[in-house]
Order: sequence, then structure tokens, then C-alpha cells
Amino acid sequence: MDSICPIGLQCATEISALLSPPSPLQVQKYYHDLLTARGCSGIKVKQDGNFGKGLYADMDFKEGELVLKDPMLVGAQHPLNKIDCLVCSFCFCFIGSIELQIGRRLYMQHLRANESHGCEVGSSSKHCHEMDSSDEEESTQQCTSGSSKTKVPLPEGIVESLMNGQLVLPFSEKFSLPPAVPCPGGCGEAYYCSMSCAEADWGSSHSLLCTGESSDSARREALLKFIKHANETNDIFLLAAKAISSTMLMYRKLKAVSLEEQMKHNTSCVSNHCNLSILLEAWKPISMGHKRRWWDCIALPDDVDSSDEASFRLQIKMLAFESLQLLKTAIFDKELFSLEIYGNIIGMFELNNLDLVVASPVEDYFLYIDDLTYPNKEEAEKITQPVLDALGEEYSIYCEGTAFFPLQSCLNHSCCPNAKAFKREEDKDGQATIIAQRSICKGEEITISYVDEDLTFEERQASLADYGFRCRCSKCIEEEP
Ligand SMILES: C[S@@+](CC[C@H](N)C(=O)[O-])C[C@H]1O[C@@H](n2cnc3c(N)ncnc32)[C@H](O)[C@@H]1O
Repeated sequence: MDSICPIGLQCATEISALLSPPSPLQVQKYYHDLLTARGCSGIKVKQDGNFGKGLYADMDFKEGELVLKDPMLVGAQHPLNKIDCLVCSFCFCFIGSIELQIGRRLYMQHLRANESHGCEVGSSSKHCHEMDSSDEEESTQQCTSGSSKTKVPLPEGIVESLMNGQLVLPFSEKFSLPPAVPCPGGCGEAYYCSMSCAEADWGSSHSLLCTGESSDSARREALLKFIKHANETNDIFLLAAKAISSTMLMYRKLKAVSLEEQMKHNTSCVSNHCNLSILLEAWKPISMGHKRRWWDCIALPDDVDSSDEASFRLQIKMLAFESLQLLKTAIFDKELFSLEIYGNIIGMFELNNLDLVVASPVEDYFLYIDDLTYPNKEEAEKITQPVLDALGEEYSIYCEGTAFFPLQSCLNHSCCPNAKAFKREEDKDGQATIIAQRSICKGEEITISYVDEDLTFEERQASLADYGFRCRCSKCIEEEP
């Protein structure tokens, strides 16, 4: 990041500016502008409650009414889920064709059949919060999709024909998907539903994270090491890399605009102060999220004794340090993004993120075949039944990942909430969807439950400790022994 932080300086001013929380005025303006830009009416972000900022109703909502659809700021598909679902790396919609989705999944599973699936280090089950029980069941498929207990493999040639489009499944044209557009950088990892998604991703973060031929080879090597480390430890590092890359790229864009303006008006502003304000502008969307250092806020896993807490937290800090060193070699070589900042970005994801879930069209396809009548059904099933047998019980798997949503992350918790982050059939599109659980009056704070509302008082408080607070809602006060 040229001239923000010249080599030799320690970037102390910049680091402390990035770590300082935005002023209430800046917060108010950011969310006002965001809601206006999205044409989002009926809600407001306010900061005068007891728990920092919160989301408030600016109109009455009826029970079951949609309160908010919130597109993500930054999100990523879980690495293991990439085996099962080919989705646009920017908007996460399914791409290719029904045949490609199925053939690719069978092929990839075959390749991985003998590989062991490691568990993530330092990952928290909280990323699953706000899912209803049926979603939880579905989400476990990600870890079990390798199971071949009930599967009858298809011949390799058939799998290949599904992937290369030679074998067309009956009625699949009714479920057409956008063709897969490969990453313009040639990494072979990212695919898109359109050129506009490819360009948007390239401009917002992928140009710094692409491992394709067009990237410098030394950086590519470093990037591959960073990605491997994240895949083997915790994929939240990939999300942090996206957040940092998007800040760096936005800084460059804003700097270029500022230089152009200066040239136009024949003025000059090359001071560090000028660069710092551009940097803070680029950092603004990330600066707004509630943050704590990752190693301070991560929940202590059940199998770690409280007497070992200090060493566990140190281990997590070391893991973040390792990841940051790899990332620095790959995408920047100065000291701007310190361990403290990296820890705060990851901590922000830990405290705010929601599951990213997108429903698979493969499920709709097989349901359609099942609903056909004689003789179409019998004819179609001659071809589709062996495919279903090869896929096994989990014939359809959702795209799953984790994402930070700028407005949803303003919602405070209550054990008797008035809203819920539902994943309804029609809402499985990668956005956060907030639905009124009962009628909500204008002016009321909108709350969701971060944990299962049916847990006992003690269980709820134990789960909420992961978010760093004890709940004092009316239900908790009533139930407190
Ligand atoms: C997802 S954020 C919610 C927005 C947050 N209030 C902010 O200022 O950005 C979650 C954090 O808000 C605070 N919080 C949310 N609900 C709370 C509650 N019922 N009691 C105390 N703190 C709460 C906790 O610090 C929690 O880690």
C-alpha cells in the first residue's frame, strides 16, 4: 500500500487509527447511508440502547413479516463444501448445470474418498447460530457427504459424461443454471455466474488473492501456503484475508480518485494525514462491526479445562500469528495490518457472523422428477435412479459458508426475541433474512436469539458467554434461580 506507511516507519498512527472505534456520528452516518443506498425502509440503527448499537423498528411489523434482507459484506464458502457445490464465488448462486453439479460432486468425492477430513482448529459452533433445527440437520451433511454407506457408484464414464455435458438428464432444462465463468486470473478455483460478478469480485478482493498464472510467482507460492494453512486450521482466515484485501483495494481506488481530483483542480495533498483519511474511508465498513480480539473472545472448547485457558488462548494467538505471517508475504509486506488488527477482524467474525446458506437446485430437480406422473416418471427414473443411488441419502447439499452481514450484525440478543434470522425455503439465497416472530411496534428494538431459546436458563447463559455477556432479558430475570 504505497505511501500510507513508508518502509521504516512502524505504522503506529495508522494502526491505532484503524483500531479506534468510529465516533457515534460516523456510525450514524454510515448506517443511514447504507439503508438509503439499499432503499431499506422500516428499520433504523440506533446507539442509545444498553448494549452498543442496535436495530430498531421504524414502522409496525406484523408477525411473520419480513423485517430485513441483508446482503453480505464479506463471505466465504466452507472449503469442504466446495466439493459438493459449485457456486458463484461472489454471489454464491449455483452455476453450471444440474449435470455438472452432480457429476462434479461424484467425481470430487471419489477423489477424496481415501483422504481424511480434519477438524478445524479454533472454530466455533457459533457460526451455526440462528439456524432452525431442520437447517442444523442439513448443515451436518457437509461433514458427512463423504460417507459411502448407502451409495452405489456410477461407472467413471457416466460421471465424466455428466461433467462434460454429454449426458443430459431428463427435464434438467427446467432447472437451467447460469454457465460457469472461470476466474479471469486463471486460478481455476473461483467461478462466477456472470462477468459482472467476476469483475466485482476481482475489484473487491480476488485480484489480491488469486493464485492464477497472471499473479507474480513468488506471491502465488506464498498465497498457496496461506490458503493451505487456512484450509487445514480455520477457514475464517480466508474471510479475514478478503476483508484486508478489500480494504487495500478500496484504498487504492480512493487514492487514485483523490489524485485525479487534485490534478483536475491543480491542488496537491500528499501528506500522511491525507492518506490516513483515505485509509479510514476504505476501512469504514469493517470498522463498524463490534469487535474483540479473537484469542480473547473465542469460546473455550468443552474439552479444554479452565485451568488450561491461558495456554489455549495463547495457542489461538499463535495460530493467528502464523496465518498473518503467511498472508503478509502473500499480499503485503509492510506492517500496517498488525496482529492486533488481524485478531480484531477475526474476533469480529467470531462475534457477529451468521451462516451463509444457499439452497441447491439439485434438490428441486429430484423433487420434480418424483412428482412426475406415469409414463414420464418411469421413463425419467430409468436414468435418474442410478444417479440418486450414487449420490446416496444426501443427494442434495446446500452451499454453506460463513458471512458478515452489516445490518444483521447490529441485532442484539434476547431470550424472548421479537424476530428470527430464518432460513426459509424462499430465503436460501445467501442473504441474511430477518422475520418478525411476533408483531413489532414502531420504535421497538428488534432482537433475535443468538442461542436456542428452548435451552434452560443455565444452558443459555453458558452459550451466551461465548459472546461475552450475561443476558438480563425479562425471561432470564424471571428464570434466574
Ligand atoms: C452481533 S453484536 C450486536 C450489535 C452490537 N450491540 C454492536 O454494538 O455492534 C453482538 C454483541 O452485542 C452485545 N450484546 C448483544 N445483545 C446483548 C445483550 N442482550 N446483553 C448484553 N450485550 C449484548 C454483546 O457485546 C455481543 O457480543
